[in-house]
Amino acid sequence: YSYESIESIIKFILSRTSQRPEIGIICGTGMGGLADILYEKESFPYKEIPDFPVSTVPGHLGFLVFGKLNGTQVICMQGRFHVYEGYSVWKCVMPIRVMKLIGVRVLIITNAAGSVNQNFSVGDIMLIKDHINFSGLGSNNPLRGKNDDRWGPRFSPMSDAYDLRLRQLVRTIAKKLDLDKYLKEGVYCMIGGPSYETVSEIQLLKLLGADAVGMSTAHEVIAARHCAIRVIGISLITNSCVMKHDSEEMPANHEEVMEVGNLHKKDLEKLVTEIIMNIDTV
Ligand SMILES: O=P(O)(O)O[C@@H]1C[C@H](O)[C@@H](CO)O1
Ligand code: HPA
Repeated sequence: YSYESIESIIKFILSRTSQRPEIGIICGTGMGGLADILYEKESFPYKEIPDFPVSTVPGHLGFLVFGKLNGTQVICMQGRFHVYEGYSVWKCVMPIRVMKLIGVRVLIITNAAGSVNQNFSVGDIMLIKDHINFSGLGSNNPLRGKNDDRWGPRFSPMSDAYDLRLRQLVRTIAKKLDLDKYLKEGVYCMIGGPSYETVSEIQLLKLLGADAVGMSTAHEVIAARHCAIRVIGISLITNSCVMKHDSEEMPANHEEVMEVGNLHKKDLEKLVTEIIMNIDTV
């Protein structure tokens, strides 16, 4: 997508809504309900937006939702794009550039993830402090190809990707909401999927310093930081990864991931609502 093609998508969308949100949300698997906390909603099915990819994964509805929360305008992706769906990585992140041109300054990226850190429990919320872009360390980076300086620089730093001040805000809010016992902080590792990891792969990721593993987010964060959007990353721990060979533990499965997402969506909704209400203060 050229800058101009994103501009024409923007024209299509903005001629159909008067809302101009500065805060974006990407809903992880089973977390589409986050859009339900908005009022004065205006929803655009992805399939009706010119040149937009469509969601193909259960637990990802496929709507771009505009709405308000306590007077603050928000745009929400109810459904994201994964590389394993067959989309190129640059295509997966195009909605982030759409959000940028709409005026988004802060993006709250959520995902479902398996825990690698054995101190984490299913239902915990992991505030992402850093990521390992396993599939991107080679050349599967969304910024690969000719750089358009209107988005950002050719070489984009990532050492401060997960905004320190926003993380402090999330910690404070979790405490206030009595969610701090579930709040963990750690490193998210993105793998390509769609197969889950072998036991040896999980052991490897643990050695590398990963606390949780999933199939999204890192490419989105790269695209967001490239165009100077500040990022909050939140993983819901939906399953514990099997760490030992010949174990009787239940293997990872998407049904469990969706179910746990659904079970804990209220905690996430409370957290995200409060974050949005306080975001201007940092
Ligand atoms: O979109 P997210 O990262 O929340 O979804 C995770 C990763 C896979 O898409 C799926 C596996 O169950 O859940
Ligand atoms: N591995 C990879 N992706 C995931 C997992 C997992 O265990 N759980 C949810 N998404």
